[in-house]
Amino acid sequence: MAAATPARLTVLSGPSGVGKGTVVAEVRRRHPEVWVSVSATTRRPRPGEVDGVHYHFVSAAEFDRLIATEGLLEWAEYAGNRYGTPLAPVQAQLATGRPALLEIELQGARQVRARAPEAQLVFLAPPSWAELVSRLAGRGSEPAAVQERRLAIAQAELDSSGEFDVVVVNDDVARAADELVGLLTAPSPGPPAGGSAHE
Ligand SMILES: Nc1nc2c(ncn2[C@@H]2O[C@H](COP(=O)(O)OP(=O)(O)O)[C@@H](O)[C@H]2O)c(=O)[nH]1
Ligand SMILES: Nc1ncnc2c1ncn2[C@@H]1O[C@H](COP(=O)(O)OP(=O)(O)O)[C@@H](O)[C@H]1O
Repeated sequence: MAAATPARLTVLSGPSGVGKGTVVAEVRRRHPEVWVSVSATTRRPRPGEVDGVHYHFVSAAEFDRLIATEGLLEWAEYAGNRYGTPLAPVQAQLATGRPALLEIELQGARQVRARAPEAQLVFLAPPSWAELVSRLAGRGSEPAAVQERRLAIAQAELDSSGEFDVVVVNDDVARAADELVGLLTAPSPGPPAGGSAHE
């Protein structure tokens, strides 16, 4: 692809309610310099969510336009809404030589793998199924029917963890955040001979 290998792109995935948002927020609290992509979504904002900070909240028509203009690195439909990663900001960040972090679901992680094989895929796993159920319910941000839908998807997502380069167990937020920071800044294992170029 590009002549010089850009800085590392890391994808964090994991089932709804496992604590992705919480762990990423902890990473940013400790390391404000860590760059995290802001996704576009057709989902409605939850109370307290700020447009342009948590997501770019867009209409279905605007999302269609982003797809049509190839403005998204990846996108997926999840539990009845669409979510996608704006491409240009990720390219701009990687061009600075600093890492970029995406927090996205499984179908999107697979698209990133296909499009950018050098990306590092990290799966955030719950300590147990019971703990996942209790975290999702405890967050209280979705009605029971939506929680059920997310848990059904979560089961399939847990089954996919073997596709990821690294599994981080979110037993403790601070510990998981530390592990993620280490992964973001760890040197890429490939390609051969120092990895300065793909040809
Ligand atoms: N493919 C893809 N998934 C995304 C993107 N942004 C967020 N997601 C995922 O969409 C799912 C639902 O997100 P959200 O509605 O915010 O719920 P929450 O993550 O459970 O708080 C989560 O698994 C997110 O990781 C994106 O840009 N692309
Ligand atoms: N390590 C942890 N231990 C206990 N509770 C956690 C932990 N990580 C996250 N939580 C809680 O679990 C719930 C879901 O976390 P959230 O970050 O919203 O998940 P996700 O972004 O993966 O959907 C929240 O109420 C959060 O406070």
